[in-house]
Amino acid sequence: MERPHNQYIRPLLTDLYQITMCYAYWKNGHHMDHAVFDAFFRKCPFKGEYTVFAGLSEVIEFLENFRFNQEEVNYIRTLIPHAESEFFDWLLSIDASQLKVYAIPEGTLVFPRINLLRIEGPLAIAQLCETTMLVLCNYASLITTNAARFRKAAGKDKVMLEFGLRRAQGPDGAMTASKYSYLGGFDSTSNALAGMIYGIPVSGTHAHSYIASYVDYSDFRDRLIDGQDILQLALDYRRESGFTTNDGELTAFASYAKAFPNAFLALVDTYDTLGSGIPNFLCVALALYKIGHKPVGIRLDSGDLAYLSIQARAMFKKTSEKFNVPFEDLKIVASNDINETVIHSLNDQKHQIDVFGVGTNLVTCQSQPALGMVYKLVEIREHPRIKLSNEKDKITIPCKKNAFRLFGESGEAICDVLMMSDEAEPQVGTRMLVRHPFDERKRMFVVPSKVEKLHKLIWDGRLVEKIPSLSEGRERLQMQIEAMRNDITRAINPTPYKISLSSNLYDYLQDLWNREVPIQEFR
Ligand SMILES: Nc1ncnc2c1ncn2[C@@H]1O[C@H](COP(=O)(O)OP(=O)(O)OP(=O)(O)O)[C@@H](O)[C@H]1O
Ligand SMILES: O=P(O)(O)OC[C@H]1O[C@H](OP(=O)(O)OP(=O)(O)O)[C@H](O)[C@@H]1O
Ligand SMILES: O=C(O)c1cccnc1
Ligand SMILES: [Mg+2]
Repeated sequence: MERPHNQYIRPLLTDLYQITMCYAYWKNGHHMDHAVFDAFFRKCPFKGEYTVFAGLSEVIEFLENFRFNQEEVNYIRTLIPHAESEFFDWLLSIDASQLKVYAIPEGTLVFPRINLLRIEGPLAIAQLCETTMLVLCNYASLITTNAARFRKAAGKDKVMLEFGLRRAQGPDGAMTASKYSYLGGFDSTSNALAGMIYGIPVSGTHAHSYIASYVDYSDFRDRLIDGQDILQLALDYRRESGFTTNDGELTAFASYAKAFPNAFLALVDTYDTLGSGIPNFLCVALALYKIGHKPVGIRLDSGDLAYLSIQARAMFKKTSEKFNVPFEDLKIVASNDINETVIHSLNDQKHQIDVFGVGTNLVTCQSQPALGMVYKLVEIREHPRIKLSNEKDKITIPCKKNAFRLFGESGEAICDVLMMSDEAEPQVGTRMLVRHPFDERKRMFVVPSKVEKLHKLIWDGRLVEKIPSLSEGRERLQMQIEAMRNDITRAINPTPYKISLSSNLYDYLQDLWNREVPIQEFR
């Protein structure tokens, strides 16, 4: 599928300070100096110990379209009117053809401090990528991680529907949410535009307004499905079963069944879920089945979802037995403010839900609305750079680095290790010393049974690597989550995954730290 072009993905989608720094680099003759930047985050979201990297397809779109047009340059001129006019000529001339980008594939489980992107090239151009690349990867990775957590909570046999469009953070947030919820493991979206543009499955049910739009039987005139009166048949079943239900609701269900005889799924909580909605659904379902179509199921959208799903399943079973129809496995969809904790709680209550519809808490990432991915200079003119901080977590790891995932005999990942780019790569079967980045007492020997190089050169002035499709990334992610130790991926108090440095990089970091921090003198 051709990649869609989002009109916002362009170099002017940046903070002013990137442009002012760019001018200062240019003014001082440093704009073409060779620089290396890393994009990484410091803490996993949702009190978790894993994150899923995403946003790469937009990063590529950004690089492919990295050019300022005349209108944009004219506008920038109004922001820094004192700048020399040759600077604006230079801005008009630049593109991403001198950049190299190394990236971890989209849909990979990633951990704090591992550089997800390594950007190399002229200082001013690589600097100009900071904000745009971060905005493209931060929310995409956050929502993918959130979706993966919802999927893990529900279990792989459940169907997960993303319903977030109406509650998302603007149209752009909604499109990103739909796309990356799918990468994270959702099965479909209700967002029709996302379906068309990203080629992801679209599905849905109906709303309360449809039910409320039918007042009584007279609102449903042409009642025949395959020549049989669906409403009359449903009324016959209602009489036989002794139900007293809402007439408008029964009529609405019957009319919906006429429109979708092979996809009849009813929203049952408009008036009284157990007293009217489910009985009405069963009457129309029996009528439809008699005509020759298999009904699909119900949606619960309020109340105690565990209790109601268990009751609904029991009513399906009873109807199956009484009328000798295969209704036991009809689908139960649940929605209404579902979050990860609610899913875990529903699991504890042995719910009977087959399908979760999740909107607000998925797309707004309610329990943590931002991922703190950052973009830091790690090398300039071949000099490694460090950014120090009182908080150890905020210290950047210098040098142009490669990252490797080391696996043990059991097939599980042991740790990720960052190494200087000119070091020999870890070898299968060869013992290597790895160190905690900042705690000198924490070190270990690893003899890897498998070594995975995490970065790929994806951009070398142009796209040089085939980027996996969303579905490929989605499958790969689920395989990785299954293969990862459960103590790392569990929801409550997970264990941190080990991130380490090669011995050489560790020593270099300490050395640079000592060199860069002046020793204070006290008298
Ligand atoms: N059995 C359950 N265990 C834990 N949480 C549940 C259970 N059933 C529903 N929930 C959650 O409890 C919350 C119920 O919210 P609320 O009380 O606003 O809904 P409601 O009154 O049933 O529905 P509405 O206000 O939409 O008519 C939702 O977040 C829902 O997902
Ligand atoms: O609850 P969410 O996870 O966001 O899922 C999407 C919600 O959107 C719809 O509600 P609607 O907008 O019709 O309002 P409602 O809450 O009154 O049903 C739907 O019925 C769900 O309840
Ligand atoms: O299709 C649905 O049931 C749906 C779609 C969007 C929001 N809530 C529900
Ligand atoms: Mg609701």
